[in-house]
Amino acid sequence: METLERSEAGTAEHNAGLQSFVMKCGGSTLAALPDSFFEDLKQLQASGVQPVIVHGGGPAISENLEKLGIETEFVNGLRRTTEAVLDVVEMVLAGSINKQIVRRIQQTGGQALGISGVDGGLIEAQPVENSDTVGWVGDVTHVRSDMIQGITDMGYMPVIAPVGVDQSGQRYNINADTAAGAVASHLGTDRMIVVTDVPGIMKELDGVKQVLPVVTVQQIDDMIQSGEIYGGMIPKVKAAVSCIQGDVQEVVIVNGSEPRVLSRVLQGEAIGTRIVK
Ligand SMILES: Nc1ncnc2c1ncn2[C@@H]1O[C@H](COP(=O)(O)OP(=O)(O)O)[C@@H](O)[C@H]1O
Ligand SMILES: CC(=O)N[C@@H](CCC(=O)OP(=O)(O)O)C(=O)O
Repeated sequence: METLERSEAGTAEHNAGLQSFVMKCGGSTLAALPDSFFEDLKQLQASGVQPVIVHGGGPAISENLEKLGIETEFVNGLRRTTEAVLDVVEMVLAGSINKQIVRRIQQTGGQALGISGVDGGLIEAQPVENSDTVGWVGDVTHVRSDMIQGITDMGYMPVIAPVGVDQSGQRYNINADTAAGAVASHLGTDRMIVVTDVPGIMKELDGVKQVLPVVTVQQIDDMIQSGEIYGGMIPKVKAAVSCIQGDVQEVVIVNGSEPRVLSRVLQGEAIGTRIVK
């Protein structure tokens, strides 16, 4: 344990001089991401930026469960996960989706290495509080940031599937927004970029739905209470709030089909919604 803590302290120092960011890519948008999105990612990597990717894949999991005749349902945004569901979650996230992203990055000439949270004990998890209801769903207790740094040091972008593991070897299904937030917090990156299928957090103002350029934690709480933030946006804002309470300075929610969206966020352009301290 002492060795691990020492090596992780080294990681934080190592990160200090380099621009890195965690990007969460949602299943809602993965198939629709244009080649230019991956081209942008490759150019960032070539310019010395270190992207760390955590991906979802909710729609593909549901599709595969349906094909297999396994029923599925969500409880407060979390998939009820039985042993049979867990098999499909791991197959889809750590298998097809993870490799699809790695291939797309490699097609542009970028360097990517796919890994799930189980490999090397990268994402350590424990049962969520309401595991009686949702089954094998996990909360993150630790992330091996030294492993992520090792992969980036070798010149690869880590592409992480949100499956966690505990000390006994039990696997857990982890919401991808939650996993990405935990990775950003443990790495101590300045920024997390959440790529999804909407242009940011929307609110109806004067009868017109508009993207909010900046939101505070208080506004988020109010919008959840009023029902203006619902469904898949809830785990995103919750992960964002938990990140910015630590070292992460801002979380930006953007639409993946906007041209060069990642570079534009990194250059400080006002695009999407910024969640700030
Ligand atoms: N206030 C809001 N602004 C924008 N989208 C919202 C809001 N509240 C809920 N949503 C929903 O959140 C969805 C994004 O979450 P989700 O479908 O889980 O995406 P992903 O697969 O990228 O994680 C949007 O498509 C939209 O339906
Ligand atoms: C516990 C839980 O709900 N896990 C999610 C993991 C995938 C995910 O979060 O994917 P998106 O980012 O595309 O929504 C699930 O089973 O769908």
